[in-house]
Amino acid sequence: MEKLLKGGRVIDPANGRDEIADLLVGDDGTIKAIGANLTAADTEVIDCAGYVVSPGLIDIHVHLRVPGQEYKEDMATGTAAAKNGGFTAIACQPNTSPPIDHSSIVKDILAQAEGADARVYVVGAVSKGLKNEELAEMSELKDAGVIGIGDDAYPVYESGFLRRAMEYCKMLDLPYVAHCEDKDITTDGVMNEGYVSTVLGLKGINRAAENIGTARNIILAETTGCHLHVLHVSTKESVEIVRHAKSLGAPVTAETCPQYFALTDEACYGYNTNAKMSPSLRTKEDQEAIVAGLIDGTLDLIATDHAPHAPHEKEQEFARAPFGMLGLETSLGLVITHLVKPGILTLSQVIEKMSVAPAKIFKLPGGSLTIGAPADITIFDPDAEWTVDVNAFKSKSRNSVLHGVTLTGKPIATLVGGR
Ligand SMILES: NC(=O)N[C@@H](CC(=O)O)C(=O)O
Ligand SMILES: [Zn+2]
Ligand SMILES: [Zn+2]
Repeated sequence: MEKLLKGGRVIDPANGRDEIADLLVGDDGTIKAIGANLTAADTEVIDCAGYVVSPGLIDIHVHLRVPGQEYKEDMATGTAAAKNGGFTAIACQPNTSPPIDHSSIVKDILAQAEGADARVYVVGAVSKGLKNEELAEMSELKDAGVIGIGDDAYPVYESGFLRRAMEYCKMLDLPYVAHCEDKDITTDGVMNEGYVSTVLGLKGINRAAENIGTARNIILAETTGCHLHVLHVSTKESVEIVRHAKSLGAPVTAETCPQYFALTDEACYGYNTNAKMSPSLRTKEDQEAIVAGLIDGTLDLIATDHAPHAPHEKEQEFARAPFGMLGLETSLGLVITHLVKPGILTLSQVIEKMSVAPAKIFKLPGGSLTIGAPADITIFDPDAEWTVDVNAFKSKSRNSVLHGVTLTGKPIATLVGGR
């Protein structure tokens, strides 16, 4: 049956549209028409008055934990969390168990994803076992369907190795998706090095770890001509390094995540392990720089770095707990609360950062409401206030510092291929 999305605010930055309109989804799951007072026989009518109708949100940084860590998240719960957060597509990162270092694993994930609540794309691992000793068979990974090659959570240390990896990526026309961190600076630090780490008596990670990683990786992107995508930018210096590199024409794109403009390292007070993540939550000055980077386009997109961990892992002393926080089900609310409500970004700019840019940068379908395109659509209420309840999450895990926090902006529904 056709679906008629009635009377919503249709915002489609890719086609320059922002107006109250109806949107008709055809039987074949594509967008059939957008306009005023559309009617159709035998149609399911969905009242969208007061809601935004947007191209489906795309999150290119998700830890789906498939394969091997399904006690944290699995295909069903991860894509259900995506849907509940307003995402119609996600890309999963390769630090699974085993890592996504072989075409057979890519094929298995894509097979599992058939019929799931969201489209799933895969980022392949740069090296066998993510040990960064032997390159993975990137060409085979590409044939199996990966959208990029990366090293999330296990940043390549040897610059010569990374240079070779980037040369292959360049040849294969795949972006290199980098966790930028010099682990020789990090050592066994557990949070941002600064006032709060001193008060808490926790071992700090100096911001130089991220900044060196960002600068080094950009230099190698310039050297090889490989497209570098910088994951989870969290420091003011990294924003500045990316900005400078872009001004010189370097082949670099960059993302940040809502936690880096919505939270600071003060969230670690009380030894709250849900505030332990990599990179670390930083300071107010960093938050301001991240926001400035989003405004001027230095930061192309917003991803979540959804990193589920089981309660028994997070309920340990701070130094022992794993790094990572959930993101899929709070992302849109954080973005609207912290960027749209204060007038920093318009809804159209948000859709640009959460749908248009990820589609464009990773050459994915979606990112627009073009007639004839698959109906991947997110419907959300930009004004609804709601209180985060981690027990209501569709994710299998509960590790969010946002429990009990009131947010503005709530996903209502997603359509994936009209379904
Ligand atoms: N972000 C995190 O703190 N953790 C991620 C790894 C990563 O993104 O580096 C994870 O896989 O748990
Ligand atoms: Zn990372
Ligand atoms: Zn990550």
